[in-house]
Amino acid sequence: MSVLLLDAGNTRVKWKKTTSAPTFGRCEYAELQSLDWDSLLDGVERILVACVGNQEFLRELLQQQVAIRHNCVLHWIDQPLPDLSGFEHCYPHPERLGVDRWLAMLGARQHRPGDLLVIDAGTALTIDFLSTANHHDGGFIVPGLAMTRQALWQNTRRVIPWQDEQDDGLLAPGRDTLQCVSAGARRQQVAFVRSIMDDYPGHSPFITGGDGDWLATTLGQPYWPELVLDGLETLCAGYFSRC
Ligand SMILES: Nc1ncnc2c1ncn2[C@@H]1O[C@H](COP(=O)(O)OP(=O)(O)OP(=O)(O)O)[C@@H](O)[C@H]1O
Ligand SMILES: CC(C)(CO)[C@@H](O)C(=O)NCCC(=O)O
Ligand SMILES: [K+]
Repeated sequence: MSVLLLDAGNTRVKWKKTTSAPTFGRCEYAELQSLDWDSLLDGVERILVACVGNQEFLRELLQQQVAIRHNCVLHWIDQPLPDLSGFEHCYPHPERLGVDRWLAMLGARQHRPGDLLVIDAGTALTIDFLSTANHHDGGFIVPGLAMTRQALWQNTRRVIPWQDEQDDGLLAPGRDTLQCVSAGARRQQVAFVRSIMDDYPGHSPFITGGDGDWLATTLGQPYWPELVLDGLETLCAGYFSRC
């Protein structure tokens, strides 16, 4: 049996098809319609979607695909399970915790025991603390890289993404508006994550997300490209048995 796992974030959709040779992909929401669904769903008996956005469009599209196929079931989760055995929530309202944060913690746990710092550099940058005993010990949410820049473009009159300026992708002080904003946003992200790593040296960092590759390289850490999908895969057996 093969399963199609989808991680529907606020910016993009990522997927993994679990076969003996798993395949991965990612796209913008606007590109979903033109995907080759026939080959993507070939041999797939279950589709499992974790969604943090209000992605009615994706849901409708998948429901249409499932309706025209026999033996293919759609499972949609938009909040953490409150009572997954072996995981202890700290939110008084666990359903308010982003399902991507929860899954990234489950995914990281697959790779390593001990105290973990799960860092997802996506649309937002989130950091979550997972104890050795799988207790969620809280976390942080701050704007991601693109959103940080966007806040400046939108809320000031003269901070403008001039078309004739170029971002060098570095951390040095900027010499035009675009570089000042871009390098500033990068430094803010790096300094934020580093300060937490410094305060919790016993926690192993796991960095994932669209900006995670850059962040991990800058911090000299490994990059884990698919922690949310790893978490979905972990969940599969236990979750499906409840359906
Ligand atoms: N091709 C791309 N399209 C969009 N964002 C990109 C791209 N490449 C890198 N990024 C970066 O990835 C970040 C978005 O992360 P990601 O792709 O993980 O989105 P997401 O899964 O929607 O995020 P989240 O799960 O937090 O909602 C943006 O801040 C952006 O800077
Ligand atoms: C913080 C984001 C946007 C990160 O993708 C997501 O996990 C989310 O919408 N969370 C809900 C709020 C919370 O986690 O407390
Ligand atoms: K502006």
